[in-house]
Amino acid sequence: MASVQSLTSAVHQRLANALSAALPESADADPLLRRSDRADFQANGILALAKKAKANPRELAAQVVAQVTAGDLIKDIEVSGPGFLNITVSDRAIVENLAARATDPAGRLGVPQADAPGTTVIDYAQPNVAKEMHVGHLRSAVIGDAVVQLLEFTGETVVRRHHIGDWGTQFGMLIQYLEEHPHELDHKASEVSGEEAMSNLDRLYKAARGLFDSDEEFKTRARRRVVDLQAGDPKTLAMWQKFVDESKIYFFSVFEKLDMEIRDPDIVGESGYNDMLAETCRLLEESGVAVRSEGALCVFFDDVKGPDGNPVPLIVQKSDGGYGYAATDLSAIRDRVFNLKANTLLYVVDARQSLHFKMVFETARRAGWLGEDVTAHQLAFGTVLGKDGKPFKTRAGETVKLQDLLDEAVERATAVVRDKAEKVGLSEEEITENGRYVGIGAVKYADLSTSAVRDYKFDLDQMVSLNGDTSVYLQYAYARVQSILRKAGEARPAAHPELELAPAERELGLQLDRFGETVLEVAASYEPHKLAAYLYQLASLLTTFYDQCQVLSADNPAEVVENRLFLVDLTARTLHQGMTLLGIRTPDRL
Ligand SMILES: NC(=[NH2+])NCCC[C@H](N)C(=O)O
Repeated sequence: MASVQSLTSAVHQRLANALSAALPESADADPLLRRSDRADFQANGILALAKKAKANPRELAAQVVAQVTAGDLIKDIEVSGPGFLNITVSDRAIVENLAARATDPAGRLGVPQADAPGTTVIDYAQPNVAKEMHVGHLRSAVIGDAVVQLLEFTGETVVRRHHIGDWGTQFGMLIQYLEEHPHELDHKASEVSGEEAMSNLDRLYKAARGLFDSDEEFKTRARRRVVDLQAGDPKTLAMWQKFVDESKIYFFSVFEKLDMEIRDPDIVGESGYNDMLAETCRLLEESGVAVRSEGALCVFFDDVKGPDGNPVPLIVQKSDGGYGYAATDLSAIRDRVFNLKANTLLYVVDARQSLHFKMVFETARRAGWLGEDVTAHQLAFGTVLGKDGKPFKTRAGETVKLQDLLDEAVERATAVVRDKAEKVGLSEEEITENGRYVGIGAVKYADLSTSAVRDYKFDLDQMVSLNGDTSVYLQYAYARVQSILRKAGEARPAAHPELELAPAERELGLQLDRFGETVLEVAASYEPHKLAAYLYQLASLLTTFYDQCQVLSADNPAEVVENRLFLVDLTARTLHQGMTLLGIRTPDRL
């Protein structure tokens, strides 16, 4: 195993052993080790244990101290206050630990895999066919992609599902219009750009809608078309496929702009479950989970009521026999659990759909499809707000086009990059590339650095700011290390555990030591914002380190230069790995 035991965990183990030696009757007691301002760590567990054992806490603490074998790991341990322990680890232990991370043969910086990895099916990045993507789709894609990277990094088997909205009665109108205007969408996928594809769809949608609302005969033909579609009429299906294909051209262009890999086979839209819908309903009805109510097949919940106090059911099948969103999601659960063999189902979907998922999951539980060994969670996210704190709209009150938004972010970022480009000696090509990485990184980081459930303000000025909790701050921290490494000439990074560390070096080292635990924690709790917070703190400690410690000073002995290069290099590698998990690039020169 290439994983490296963290100092926290090593100290914890030492203390737990000392504690059980001092107090054999509570052999598996937790010393409650925490980070501390006064020392590296503080153990808070003794007070409660002493109380339980009717012992004097300070005396018990002193006994624990006596049991801690002084050695390479712990430099200092002392009793403080009513019975806390302050613990300082040795400089040697810090550097040796970091050296083990740096030389991890698996290239994972010593980050362990999860204890019991399983299979997770994650539903994210799910726009709708023939419709413009909006900022909500952006959030799902960005958060989902980070969770995918994190889970895969910890050894989980991840199956991605893009549950696009590709079915429904609106297609009757679109298909009928296409039937009557056969030359529309008559091109190869390679002949149109994403933007052209979207504008084609938009034009068709508006034209079809216009006819549908004004022309009764067209309306009738469109309704008949829905029946043909549902019956699987091959010609109708072929026309429906054209809309799906045209939409995919557009989706892929947005995902590419987002610098995100979305794979075609992972796109299994609502239509992908059509064959399962009848069976899903039959199973629910036969087991009594769903009941007929006024012709519709419904599932009722004690705690879901409308404003009038009447129960609001989940409708699995409408009274006219049609299936809706819920039937599709319930079928998708069966597919994911029984065919894909998932242990965990994740849904990265807007918080406004929380009631839907609550009812769908509860229905699946009642049906026995979900249970102790298969669980489902919605990673609900909040709304994207404009600078004014209201839901994000253009000045004219329209929804903002995702493409325009991303283009603007890249434009702003390119200006920021260009400002410094001359000093760094960047070519025009590098400016363009970095502008993309900084702009897209800014958008992703702004989304990922606040807890997903919270609404956040989309503020481009703030997002590309060089100071503060932004991706570009982290990207500059990374690039600065690369520039130092280039300037170092002959001197190469090398760990020197025999050296005494300055306070800023220790702080940086201890933060690097926490990387593995942070990644595991963040992956287990699906909270990428905690990884962003970790990385921001790491970059801030790097800044403090530069202020207090010269790296390439001629006054430094060679070992000090090497050891400091080692520290900044490992910091950069950790930043790179962390940013990669968030889907953000770290250019070498910026
Ligand atoms: N399994 C699901 N229902 N996933 C979410 C789909 C999101 C839906 N297409 C929308 O745009 O709102």
